[in-house]
Amino acid sequence: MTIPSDDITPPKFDRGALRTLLGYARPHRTVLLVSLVLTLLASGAGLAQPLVAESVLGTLGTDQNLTGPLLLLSALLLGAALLTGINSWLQQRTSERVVRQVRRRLSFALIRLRVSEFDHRSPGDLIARVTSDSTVLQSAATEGVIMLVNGSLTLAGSFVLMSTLHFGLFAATAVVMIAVAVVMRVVLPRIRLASTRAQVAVGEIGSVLERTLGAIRTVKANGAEARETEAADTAVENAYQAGLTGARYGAAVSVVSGLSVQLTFLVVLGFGGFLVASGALSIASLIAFLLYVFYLSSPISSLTTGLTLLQQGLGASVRVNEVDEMPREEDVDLPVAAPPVAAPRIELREVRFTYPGRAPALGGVSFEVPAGRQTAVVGLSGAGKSTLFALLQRFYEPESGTILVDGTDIATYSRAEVRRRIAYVEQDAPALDGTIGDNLRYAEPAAAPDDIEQVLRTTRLDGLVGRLELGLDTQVGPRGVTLSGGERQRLAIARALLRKPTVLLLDEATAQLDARNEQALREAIDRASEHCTVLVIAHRLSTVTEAEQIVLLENGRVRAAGTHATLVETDDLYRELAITQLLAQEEPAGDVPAAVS
Ligand SMILES: Nc1ncnc2c1ncn2[C@@H]1O[C@H](COP(=O)(O)OP(=O)(O)OP(=O)(O)O)[C@@H](O)[C@H]1O
Repeated sequence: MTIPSDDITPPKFDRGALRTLLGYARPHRTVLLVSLVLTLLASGAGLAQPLVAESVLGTLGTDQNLTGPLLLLSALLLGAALLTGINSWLQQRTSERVVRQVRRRLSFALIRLRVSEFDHRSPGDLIARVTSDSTVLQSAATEGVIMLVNGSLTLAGSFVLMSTLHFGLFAATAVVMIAVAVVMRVVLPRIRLASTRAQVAVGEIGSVLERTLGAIRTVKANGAEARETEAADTAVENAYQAGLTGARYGAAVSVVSGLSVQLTFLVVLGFGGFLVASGALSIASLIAFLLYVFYLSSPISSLTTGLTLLQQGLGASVRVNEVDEMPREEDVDLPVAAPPVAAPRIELREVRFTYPGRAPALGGVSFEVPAGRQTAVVGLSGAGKSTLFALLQRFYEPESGTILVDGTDIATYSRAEVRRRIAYVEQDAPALDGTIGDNLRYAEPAAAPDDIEQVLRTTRLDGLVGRLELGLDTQVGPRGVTLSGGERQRLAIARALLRKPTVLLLDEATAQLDARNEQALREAIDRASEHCTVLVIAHRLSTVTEAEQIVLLENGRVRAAGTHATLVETDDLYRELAITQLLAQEEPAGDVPAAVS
């Protein structure tokens, strides 16, 4: 959601946003109703005070006993204070519950957003919606609504009582109030606009910082601290300016609501004084009316604050709603049956896929991955290899064509099922903040210690873990920053192997390993592929020369497929790749070139 800074047109009233806002209050309607009743009682107690005061004043100079009315007045004051306290607790608790509900819902939604959403959305802004916008919503959906209803009802009650005291004075009061309402109608939408801008700017701060802190080493290595600080400052300044505009309008609201009472007081004093002088009104009634006029300040401020909170909440509600409307993977929570133990055959038929606004990444890819074998996918950078894996994980859906696992289209499986069947080690293999053990057991929390030891040995992580003082309980830091690139890769592979998968997708899995560890890992993958269909993407052909099948992708199409030996002989591009990686000689001699590792 972007609101251009030069757009000064206040947004139109958004019924959908209001409905959503009230929707957050709905589950708490009973407590809110109780709170409203308490508020009204407190306000009623306040409202009755001038009447009681009038009767106290009326008895002055007479021989009537003052004790009763004074006691009543004290009880009203005490009762009102007590009700206000209880009420404040109820409202605060409800607003905390509202914000909890919003944050839970948003967190749930964000974690399930489609991968494609993260291609164009900033995680920083998304996080700000959970942390910051929800707070704005919190006050609007509870305090705001109650203040609005309470303010309106109390104001209406005051008007009724005032009109019965003296209709002429009430009419004068009403004229001032109508003028106030007109001013508010102009100011309130601007408060909403300013509040929305402030929230958008807070989201920008989140985006800038997330971008910078997520790549802090690159930022420092490039000496970009000053530039990034400037970017953060711009976002902070935008938030400040929007906040200032909001504060200006907020101040205008309080001036108007304060002036409205003072103005009414002057009008009533002038007109009422004239009525008293002409004998048309008693002095006690004028004083009571004036007390009502002062009492109006409370419902007026309640009403204006309620309306202000509501306007701010409406802006936040739009940003929160947007998250609800972003496309989600709805099927990741479905129960998953244990996958079959036999390694399946995978077949791609005319698979096409295009990222929005790009040339086709896959332009009709067809090949077969035999069950329980290793197939390697190779090709120049940008050929579409990772995209193929993304489709196999159902991160994206093919435009056309099908991907079959043992003859069944994976589109007919839930995503939960596809991902349970197909283990995937992504290209950068990030580790999650937590311990090495947490990372290993990430997909298999109940993994047996023996199995953990086994995968550690397989991936040669046993040495590392053995040397660490805390062993598996060693923290890896955010994104696994305290591990080396190769260790992170092996950890990711160990995590995948711990699930005992029947299909294993390794994207550049061995790129960061040294020759010794690469060899060990090759053996591990070889062992895994005894029970597993393995599909591996490799830039270094040395890691795939032994694969039963190598598929060479070029510009999103299968250019050739076969063994290393046949491809070196039959395909120019493959031979070129092999030569540059010292895996073939300049002239194909028919001999199988020796692998370097
Ligand atoms: N999320 C994305 N949004 C838009 N375009 C993308 C996205 N991911 C990849 N691409 C584009 O799609 C094409 C294929 O990319 P892909 O990552 O599949 O290639 P690759 O063969 O895996 O490359 P590499 O070996 O360099 O990882 C490239 O042109 C790339 O720029």
